[in-house]
Amino acid sequence: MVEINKAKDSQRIEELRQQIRHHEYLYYVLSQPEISDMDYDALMKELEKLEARNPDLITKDSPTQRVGADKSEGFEEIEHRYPMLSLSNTYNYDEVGEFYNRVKSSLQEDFLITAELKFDGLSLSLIYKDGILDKAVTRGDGRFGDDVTANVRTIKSIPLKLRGSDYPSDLEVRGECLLPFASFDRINEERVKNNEQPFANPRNAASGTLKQLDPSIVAARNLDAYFYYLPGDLQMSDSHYERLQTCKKWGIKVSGAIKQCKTLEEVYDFLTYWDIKRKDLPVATDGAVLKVDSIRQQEKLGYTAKSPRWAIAYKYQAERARTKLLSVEYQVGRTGAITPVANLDPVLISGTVVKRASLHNADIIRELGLHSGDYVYVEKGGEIIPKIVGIDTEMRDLEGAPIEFIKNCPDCGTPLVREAGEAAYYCPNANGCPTQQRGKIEHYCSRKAADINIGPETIDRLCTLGLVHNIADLYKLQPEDLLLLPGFAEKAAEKLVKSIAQSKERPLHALIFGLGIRYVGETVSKSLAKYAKKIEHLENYSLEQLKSIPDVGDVIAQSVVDYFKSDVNKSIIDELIKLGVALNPEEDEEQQIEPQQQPLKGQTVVISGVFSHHSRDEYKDILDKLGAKASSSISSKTAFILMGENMGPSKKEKADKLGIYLMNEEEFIKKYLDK
Ligand SMILES: NC(=O)c1ccc[n+]([C@@H]2O[C@H](COP(=O)([O-])OP(=O)(O)OC[C@H]3O[C@@H](n4cnc5c(N)ncnc54)[C@H](O)[C@@H]3O)[C@@H](O)[C@H]2O)c1
Ligand SMILES: [Zn+2]
Repeated sequence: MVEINKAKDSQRIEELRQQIRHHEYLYYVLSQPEISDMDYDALMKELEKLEARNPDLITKDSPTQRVGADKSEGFEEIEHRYPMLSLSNTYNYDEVGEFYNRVKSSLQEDFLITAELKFDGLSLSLIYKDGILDKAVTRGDGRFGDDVTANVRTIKSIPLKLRGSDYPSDLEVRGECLLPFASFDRINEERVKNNEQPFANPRNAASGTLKQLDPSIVAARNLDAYFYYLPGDLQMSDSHYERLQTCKKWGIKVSGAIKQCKTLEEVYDFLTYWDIKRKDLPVATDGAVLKVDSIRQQEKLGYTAKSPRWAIAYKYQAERARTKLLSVEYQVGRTGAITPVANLDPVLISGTVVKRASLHNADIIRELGLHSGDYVYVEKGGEIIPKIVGIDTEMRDLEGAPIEFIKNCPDCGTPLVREAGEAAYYCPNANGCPTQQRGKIEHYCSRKAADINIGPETIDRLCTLGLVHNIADLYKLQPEDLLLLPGFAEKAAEKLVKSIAQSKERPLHALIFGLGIRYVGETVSKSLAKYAKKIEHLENYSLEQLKSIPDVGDVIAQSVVDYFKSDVNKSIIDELIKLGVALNPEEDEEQQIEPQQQPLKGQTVVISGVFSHHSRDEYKDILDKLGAKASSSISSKTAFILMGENMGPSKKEKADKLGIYLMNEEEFIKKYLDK
C-alpha cells in the first residue's frame, strides 16, 4: 500500500515539476503567462506538500528549491554577497495565523511583526561605498544578478550620494524598482502607436525598462523605487523597522505604508486597511509582506533554500466583478493558434470598462464549465487582459448549453489539431489560412524584421486581390500591381517597391526573426544567425546542435526543426533566396563556428592585464567565438582568468581565494587557437 502511494506521489511530483517549469518559461522568458499567479502558486503549493511528505524525492533542481531566474543578455554578472531570495506566500488569513504561531513557538519569546506593502516590480540591490552609489544589481537567479548600475543612475528617486554622514561605509539596501501606473499607460499608448506589442503589466514594463541597454531610454521612462531591507551584519538598531526609518534619513526612499504590529489582530488590521487603500497608490502592489522585526530573531529563524523563515507574503485577491457572457469568439493568431475570447456585458473593474476577456484555451473553458449566457466572475490583476475566473452557477439559464470548442478553423474551415503536450488548438493550414497568411506577412514586414514600410490594410488588400500569398510574393510585386489598390498613386507604389527591394539586404538575424518561427523571438534569432551565418546551415542543424546554441532550449530547438521540415516553408525559403533575399550572405573572412566546436561554451572567463599577441578587445572576440563570455569581475563562476602582464594584486588575491586558475597568454593560444 505504502509502495503504491509512493509511486503515485513520485509520478505526480514529476508532472507538477514539468508543469511549473513550463509556466515559469512562459512567465519569465516569454512574458506571456497562461495561468494566473494564484493558479501557479497552487501548483507550487501542491508540489511543496508532496515533497514534504516524501523528502527523499526532493532534488536540487526542483522548482521548490530555486528562485525563479530573470537573467538577461548584455549585462555583466555580479555575485550577490548575500543571496537574494523569494518569499513564501499565501492568499488566506488562516495561513497568516499559522505563520504567526509558527514564529511564536520557534522563538519562545516576545516578538514584533513589521507589516509592509508588497511592491510589484523587480527586486534591486544597491551598494553604497562611503555614501556613493557604487553598484545596482538585479536579483537574477538569486546568486548572480545583472549589473544595471548605469540604468539605475537615471532613476531620480535613487540618491547617487547619501545624506548626512553616519551611514556605514559599506552599505547594501534592497528594494523594488517599479514603473508607476501613469508612465505605464503613457508608454503603452506610444507602443501601440508604433505598432509595438504593449507591455502586459507594470511589472513586465519595469523589468523590460531596467534591462534596456541604453540608459537614455531608461531615463525617459520615469522608473521609481522603494526600499525595504538591509542585509548583512550592521552596527545599527536590532529593529528592521528602525533601520528603515534611518534609511529615510539618508535619503533612501522607504514607503510610509509600514507598521510595527504587536499582535496578530494588528497584522490583520493592516492587511484589511491596505487592501482598499493601496488602490490609491501611484504604483502596483500585489500584497503585503510580514517580517519578524528583530534582526536577532530573524537570524534565529533562518532560511530555506528559497526564502526566509522569518517572513511571509500575503497576496491580495485581484479585483473581480460579475457580468454576463454574451458570446465566445475564436481568433486565429499568426502561428495558427486559436484563442477563444469572451465578449462580455461591459462592467467596471479597477476603474476601466471591461468588455472582453481571454479564455486562453479549450481546457480552461472545460474546467470552468462555461455555458452560453452564464454570469461569470471577471478579474483584472495588474494585467491588461482580464480573465474569467469563475461562474455564478445559481444564475444559470436553463436554456444555456455548454460551450463547445470549435472543431474547424473559423477562417478557412480546416479541422483544428492539437499537439501532444500543448494546450492550444492550431489551424494546420499555415500557408493557406487567410489570417495566418496576413499575420505572417505583417510580422515579416515589421520594423525589427524585414522593415518594409507597409500598413496592415495594404497587406490585407494585396492578399484579397490574390497578388500576395506569402512573404516571397512581396518581392515579385511591380509598381503597376500596386496601382490597383485604392489610394495608391505612382509615387507611393514606387516607394513601397523600393522599400521591399531594400529589405533584401537586411541582416540575417532580422530576416530569421521575420520568418516567424514559433518561439523564435529577436534574441534567439540573433543567436541563430550568429552561429549559422547562413540559412542553409541552420536548415541542416540537428536538434542537438541547435540545443548547444546559447538561448536555445528544447522547445525552441524542436520548433526550428519542425519549421524546416515543412515542404511549404522550404519552398518559400528557396524562393526568397532566388529572389535575392540575403538569407545566405557571403561569408566574411571569419569562419562559421559550428556550435559543437565551441570548447568554452557557456563559461565565463575573466581577462586581466596587458597582452602581447592580441589586444584585449581581440581576446574578447576570440572568447566570444569559443562560446565563452568575457567578464572583468571575478566570481566563483569564473572558469579561468586569461592573465596578461601587470595583473592587479587585488584580482590575483581574489582568484587565489576562490581557487581560480590563472592561464597565461601562451598557454591559452596553444590550447585554443593553434589547431
Ligand atoms: N502566472 C504564472 O504562470 C507564474 C509563473 C511564475 C511565477 N509567477 C509569480 O511569480 C511569483 C514568484 O516570483 P518571486 O519569486 O519574485 O516572488 P514574489 O514576487 O511573489 O515575492 C518575492 C519578491 O517580493 C518583492 N517585494 C516587494 N515588496 C517587498 C517588501 N516590502 N519586502 C520584501 N520583499 C518585497 C521582492 O522583490 C521579492 O523578491 C509567484 O508567486 C507567482 O505569483 C507566476
Ligand atoms: Zn485556418
